[in-house]
Amino acid sequence: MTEPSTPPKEVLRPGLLAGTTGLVTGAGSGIGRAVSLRLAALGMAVHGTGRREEALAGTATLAEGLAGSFAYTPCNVRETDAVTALVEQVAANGLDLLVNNAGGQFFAPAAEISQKGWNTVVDLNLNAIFAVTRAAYPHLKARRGAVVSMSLSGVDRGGMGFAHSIAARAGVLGMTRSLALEWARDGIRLNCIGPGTVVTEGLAGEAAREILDRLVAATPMGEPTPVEEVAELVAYLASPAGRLMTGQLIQIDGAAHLGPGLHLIAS
Ligand SMILES: CCCCCCC/C=C/C(=O)SCCNC(=O)CCNC(=O)[C@H](O)C(C)(C)COP(=O)(O)OP(=O)(O)OC[C@H]1O[C@@H](n2cnc3c(N)ncnc32)[C@H](O)[C@@H]1OP(=O)(O)O
Ligand SMILES: NC(=O)C1=CN([C@@H]2O[C@H](COP(=O)(O)OP(=O)(O)OC[C@H]3O[C@@H](n4cnc5c(N)ncnc54)[C@H](OP(=O)(O)O)[C@@H]3O)[C@@H](O)[C@H]2O)C=CC1
Repeated sequence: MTEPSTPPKEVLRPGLLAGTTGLVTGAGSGIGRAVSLRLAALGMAVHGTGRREEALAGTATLAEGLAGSFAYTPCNVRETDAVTALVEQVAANGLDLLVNNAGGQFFAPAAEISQKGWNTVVDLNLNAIFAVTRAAYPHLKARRGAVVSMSLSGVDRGGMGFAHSIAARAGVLGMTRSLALEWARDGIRLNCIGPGTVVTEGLAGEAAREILDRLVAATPMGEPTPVEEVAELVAYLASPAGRLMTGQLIQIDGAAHLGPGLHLIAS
């Protein structure tokens, strides 16, 4: 079954995030789009980024009429100077939330990953996250804000065919826990979310569909993670209810991290 068993529920109260500002990377599609729309629906002024302007414009169209707002600036997060300048621009009037969502990888056994392929995935999924988070630090400190970084279910146990991505995201988890300590007295909270299989355009195409079906079948609860449920969790972490949540990896995956996990792609 690749569809959720029940419609996703919105449980947070309207207006919860009114008066707050957030930056979401990878906001033009999939999880990043759903997160941006939910945050804006709860009243946040959201700024999104990603490389494709038309994808970001699509999110902006969907955000029309929501309680908050969605503005965007195209940017490649792997270009450190450009993305650092973007953080400065977006945060000029305050920043309450940073969502490090842009990411991705290709599936390949480690012996087939070139050095450039490794570096590309580590740049996208680790180095860019450090650059953006460091640039956001003074602004988050001023507002006692939060950082949520999108990770992977099972990141703490490894995954065949994902050595580059797991290494990068395990690095992000280590960074998250270290900064949760360093920045605790600044009131900044940092957490990682580990979604299970999420049906997004990143998993589109016939070959991906076959992998998707096998991943879902191997998920103990037998269903994928809806983007809306990831978005609700991000909003919770951004809200006062998440006040003491920091340094966590929260896996929203139907127990996928306890099942066969990513390994089965390699079999
Ligand atoms: C039970 C648990 C369930 C959890 C499920 C988790 C599943 C996760 C799903 C997702 O994350 S989907 C959402 C994200 N979307 C994607 O992952 C797709 C996006 N991927 C990419 O854009 C690329 O893979 C990229 C490498 C991250 C970036 O591509 P870019 O265009 O910037 O680089 P390239 O110039 O194309 O390549 C750079 C380098 O990498 C080598 N390479 C690329 N693909 C492969 C491959 N399939 N196999 C081996 N090597 C590859 C490429 O050859 C280049 O290196 P050189 O050849 O020049 O040495
Ligand atoms: N789908 C899944 O099953 C799972 C996904 N994840 C993770 O969740 C996150 C979102 O994935 P998902 O929504 O599924 O996938 P998508 O491919 O739909 O989203 C990835 C987003 O990242 C953006 N992005 C990629 N590279 C860059 C870059 N260099 N600079 C700026 N933006 C970039 C893309 O925008 P653009 O192309 O316009 O740059 C895109 O909007 C990723 O980190 C993914 O690995 C984690 C677990 C499971």
